[in-house]
This record gives sequence, structure tokens and C-alpha cells, in this order.
Amino acid sequence: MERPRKKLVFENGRVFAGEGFGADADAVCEAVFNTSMVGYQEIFSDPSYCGQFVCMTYPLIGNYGLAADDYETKTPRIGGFIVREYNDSLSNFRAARTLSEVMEEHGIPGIAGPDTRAITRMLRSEGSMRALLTDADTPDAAALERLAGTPVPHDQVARVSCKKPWRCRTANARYSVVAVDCGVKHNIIRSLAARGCDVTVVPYDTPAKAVLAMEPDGLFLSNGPGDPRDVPEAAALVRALQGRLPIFGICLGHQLIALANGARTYQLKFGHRGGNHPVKNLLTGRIEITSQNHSFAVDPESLSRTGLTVTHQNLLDGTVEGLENTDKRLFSVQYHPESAPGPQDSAYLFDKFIASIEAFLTERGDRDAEAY
Ligand SMILES: NC(=O)CC[C@H](N)C(=O)O
Repeated sequence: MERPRKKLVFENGRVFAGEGFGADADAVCEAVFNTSMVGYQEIFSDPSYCGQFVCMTYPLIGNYGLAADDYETKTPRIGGFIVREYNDSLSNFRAARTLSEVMEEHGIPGIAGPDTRAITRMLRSEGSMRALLTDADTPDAAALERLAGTPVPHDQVARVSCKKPWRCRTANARYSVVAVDCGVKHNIIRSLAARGCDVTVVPYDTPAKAVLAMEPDGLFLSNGPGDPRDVPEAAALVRALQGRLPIFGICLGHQLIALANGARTYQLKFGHRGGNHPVKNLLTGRIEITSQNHSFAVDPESLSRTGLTVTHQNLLDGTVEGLENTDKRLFSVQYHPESAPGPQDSAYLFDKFIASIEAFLTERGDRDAEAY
């Protein structure tokens, strides 16, 4: 099939040529890179990539298609894909659709052909930056002007969060959990459901009173796109509910817990995105290989007097990867224990949340799980 000629123009003036796949549309996004060797479907459908171009360092993308059961959300919001080679000859018996056709359906453009290693090295040395994906014949000067004139969005969480509460029921449920949806990955909901949780997913700006009216046994704070400081509503919810319910946060949820307790977050030079980031659990001394996708991190200097202690640390750059306040039954991780894509080493964190809920129910004296 004849594919349109496209190019990527970066803020620093570098231009990379290639062929379009997915939607034949222009887009301006922040470009980041992901080093996972598998899992492009989960990356494609992870709402945390809303408004970002993901440059895949693995050189062959598309060859196992998309499987009906593997989406992280029904409405993919990734800004676009940058790949070395796009391949549409599906080789997986589970494949239902091609990546390109589903990208087209959702208006998401892609470019195949650029030297993705060169782009990655550029982002590593100069830091994440924005780019315009456009037709090959757009003049570079006009492209740079468009880039400079496009404002950075601050409403990504509002774009990906559900608009009304919805419930994921599980057979023989033992716990009821409210999940604050800042762009929740469905594998998180599956991971909670697999441990006996009925999960009510609520919009990111749900007031604390409305959450309490649902009488949950625990509160979960999801991953999500953008700068955590753009969602003060969700941080306020944590402030109002911490100490009243067991709380578990992942990625953006972890950052929101830090902000709610007076800590600071900052933007990393090029972020962590991949399926093999080593993290040390400081409580056990064990090392976990983790799946990651984030640009921001919690400033360890800002943690004194917050009541939060660091439980996990990244072994590549020493950044904070986990926080806890046992008095408030509150803990969080910067990485992805639901690990899609990625290793399973950190799945124990969901069990830790269940243990925290169990202890809470027992202490409250109204442990009625046997009645279920
Ligand atoms: N996966 C996430 O939740 C990402 C959190 C946040 N948007 C960041 O980039 O740091």
C-alpha cells in the first residue's frame, strides 16, 4: 500500500523523514521514548500517553497486531507513534485488527522510517521536547513556527477521565474499592478484580463526600497523563480522605499523594519508559524489574515533615519510586505493578493493598466479608 510521505520537525530544528501510517493527520506533541521490546498495544492504549508521541526503540512494530482483550482503555489517546519499521503482516493467532487501522479510526497518526535510535539519543541528551508530525512538503520554517505557536495543554486528565462513575463487578466480591480515574489502565482494574474487589471507577474531580457516600473499603488513585500539578482536585481528594480509608496510588496517583502531603514534584530530563527498570524495595532489600511510564518524579528533599517515607528507589538514577505512611494506611509506587507491558515482579503490591483493607475492616470492627 502506498503510504504518504511524512516528516517530524523537532523544536531544536532537527528533521526526520518517513512514511505515515495510522491517521493521515498533523499533530504537535511532546516526544518521549519507550524501550519496551513488546507491548505496543498496551502502550498505544495507555491513557497516560495522552498528547505524547512515543518513539519505540524496538525496531519492528505492528507485526502481532492488536488483540481484543489487551487494550488498556477503549479510547486510545496517545498522540502518535514514531517507529523504525511498521509491519502489517499479522503473525499472532489472537490478532483481531491492525495497529494502523485502529490508529486511523481514532485519528492518531504515526511515522515509520526515521532513525529511532538517533531520536532516542537526541531526547536523552537534550531532554524530552515537542515535535510536529506533518506532510513531507511542509516547509521546515513554517513547521517550527507552528510548533512555537501551539500552547502546551494542561487538561489531559480531564480529557481521559470518565465523565460518570462506572462499576466493574467481580464474582464473589469481598471488597469494594473506589478508583479515581485520572486515566486508569484497565489492567489495574483487572488486577483489583482478580483479588476480589468490586471496583467503582469515578471521575478525577469527584468530591470526597461523594466517595464516602459509596462506603468503599479502600481508595485507589490511578495513573494518568500530564503534570500532577494540573490536577489539584485529585490531590484535594487525597487530603480529605487519607487516614479515613486505605489508599493505594500508582504513578500519577503516587505523585498526587506526595503533593497532597506537601511534597514537591519535578520533571525528569527524559523520563522513564520501558519494561526493565530496576527498583529496590528498601523495606525488604529485594530488587524488582519494573514497567515504567512517567516524566515527573517526587523530590526526596521535599519529604521531610510530610509523614511519608521512601519505600522504593530507582537503581538507574536514584529517584523516588515508592512512598508510604503506615499510620494513614497509605502507600504508592511510581512504577506499574499491573505491568502491562512488563514483568510481574511487583504484583505483590496489590496484595499489600488487600492486606491493608483487611486490617482496616478488622480494626473498624465491622468486618462482614463472611456475609458476602
Ligand atoms: N503513567 C503515569 O501515571 C504518568 C504520570 C505523569 N503523567 C508523569 O508523566 O510523570
